[in-house]
Amino acid sequence: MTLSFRPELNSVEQVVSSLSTQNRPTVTDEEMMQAVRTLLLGLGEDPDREGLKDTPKRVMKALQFLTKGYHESLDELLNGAVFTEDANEMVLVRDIDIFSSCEHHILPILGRAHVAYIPNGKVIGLSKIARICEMYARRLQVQERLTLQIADALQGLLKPQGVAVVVEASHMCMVMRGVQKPGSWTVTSAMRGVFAEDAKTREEFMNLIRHKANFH
Ligand SMILES: Nc1nc2c(ncn2[C@@H]2O[C@H](COP(=O)(O)OP(=O)(O)OP(=O)(O)O)[C@@H](O)[C@H]2O)c(=O)[nH]1
Ligand SMILES: [Zn+2]
Repeated sequence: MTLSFRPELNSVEQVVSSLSTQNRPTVTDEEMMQAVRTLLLGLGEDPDREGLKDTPKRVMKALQFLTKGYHESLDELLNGAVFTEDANEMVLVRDIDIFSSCEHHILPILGRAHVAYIPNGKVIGLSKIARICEMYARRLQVQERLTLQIADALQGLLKPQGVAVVVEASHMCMVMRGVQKPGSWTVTSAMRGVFAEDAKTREEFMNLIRHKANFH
């Protein structure tokens, strides 16, 4: 029998939103571990040898951790940390580590995100910006969607004057296999509001993410 994931869900957004805590897929841990065991057999390995005995469980746990963002929500991670503040200058959190997984190969996407916004009466707890990146990164992703989701989340939560997100990342599916280009990295951006409309504001952001911090 082929287990399929809810065929009525036909867009990525529908699938992802269906994976909320109330709506977990009905595949058991046992079935997931069996699938990893089958993979090991297919690779010509002996899943019963000592070193591999617990590997199906470890792989399942690792994958569950790497995709835990499906079961998190903006509401929970925010914990109310949006404050009324009369600030209207750019806020930038730079160099946020990204550990994501590509949806094509389930291999790591490693990089960092730079996230800025210009408030419009509301500010967000700084750590929450990194938590938003983390929630979307801990899913099966393409870098473009990850970038847009971070920008749209901030836009929706704060209705700021603008949001800018740049993600720079290296894809292990392009490094360790396939085209095998270890030095390559991909830059994606999403600009909203004044960052999209005003070249000077966008330029200020780009300059701020380029210079090296001198306390490192
Ligand atoms: N746009 C985009 N593409 C991605 C991302 N991660 C992986 N890919 C690409 O997805 C594509 C999948 O192409 P396929 O030809 O179906 O898969 P493949 O045979 O494994 O491709 P190769 O990697 O070229 O060997 C590849 O070009 C990957 O580089 C991402 O975040 N964004
Ligand atoms: Zn890939």
